[in-house]
Amino acid sequence: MAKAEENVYTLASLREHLIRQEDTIIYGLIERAKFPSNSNTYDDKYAQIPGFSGSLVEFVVKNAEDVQAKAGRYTNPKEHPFFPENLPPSNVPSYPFSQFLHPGPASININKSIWKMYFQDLLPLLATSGDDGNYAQTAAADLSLLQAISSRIHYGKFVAEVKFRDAPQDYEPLIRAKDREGVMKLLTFTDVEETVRKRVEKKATVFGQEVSLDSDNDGNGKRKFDPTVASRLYKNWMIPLTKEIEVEYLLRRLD
Ligand SMILES: O=C(O)C(=O)C[C@]1(C(=O)O)C=C[C@@H](O)C=C1
Repeated sequence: MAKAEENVYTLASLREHLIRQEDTIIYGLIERAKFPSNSNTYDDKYAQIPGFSGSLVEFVVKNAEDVQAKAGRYTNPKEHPFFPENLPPSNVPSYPFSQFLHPGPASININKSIWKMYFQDLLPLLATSGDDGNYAQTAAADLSLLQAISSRIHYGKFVAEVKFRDAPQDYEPLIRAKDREGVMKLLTFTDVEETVRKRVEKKATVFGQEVSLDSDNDGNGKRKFDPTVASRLYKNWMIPLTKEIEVEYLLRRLD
């Protein structure tokens, strides 16, 4: 099983997976945009949960990760917790996930940067100002979207490993020379990035439109969210952070 999975990792198959993840992320954006900003969700002073200090969103994410860790989520090398500190072990039988990644850089986790980007940069673009009291639902929408974004960005490790295996002779001298810029240049495909950005904006426009049985009205109604938020997310953060993961991974690929 593990072996068969390993055999299907090619740059083309990983890119197909990245394309499918776009759907999850765009739906996640739509789901979060359903709620207004609901700032109490993020206010450390609001929740006042006995035995817990922090915001409601932290409470929801930490507790969800705690349950999901026990249910085995983080035994999969594609999954990365936002709060890895003090997570309980899995309580379920282990599955032989493919050990495709190089052991050292396999542990890279940039969720702290993703968390910061999400709350400082993305959320103000996505959520309209207002308060409808649905703080728990808002935090649940944040959790799914954060997990989808994190999964896509950390997928960069698999992309980097495939790129390395396809051309070790090109990567090895740059890695040995710790040439960060050289590695970045070698792994970059500007035409692919351009295609990703354009497709994401198109998908966001299509998925975000109201659908009616009168086909003349499709696309003319109000939108569920601003589709340029999705393309800006990809251009400004998703692609740059995926590339950051790829560079960090490759620089430690020979350790
Ligand atoms: O498709 C790749 O080669 C990737 O590494 C993914 C990705 C992206 O984030 O979409 C990142 C870097 C490349 O320049 C192109 C696209």
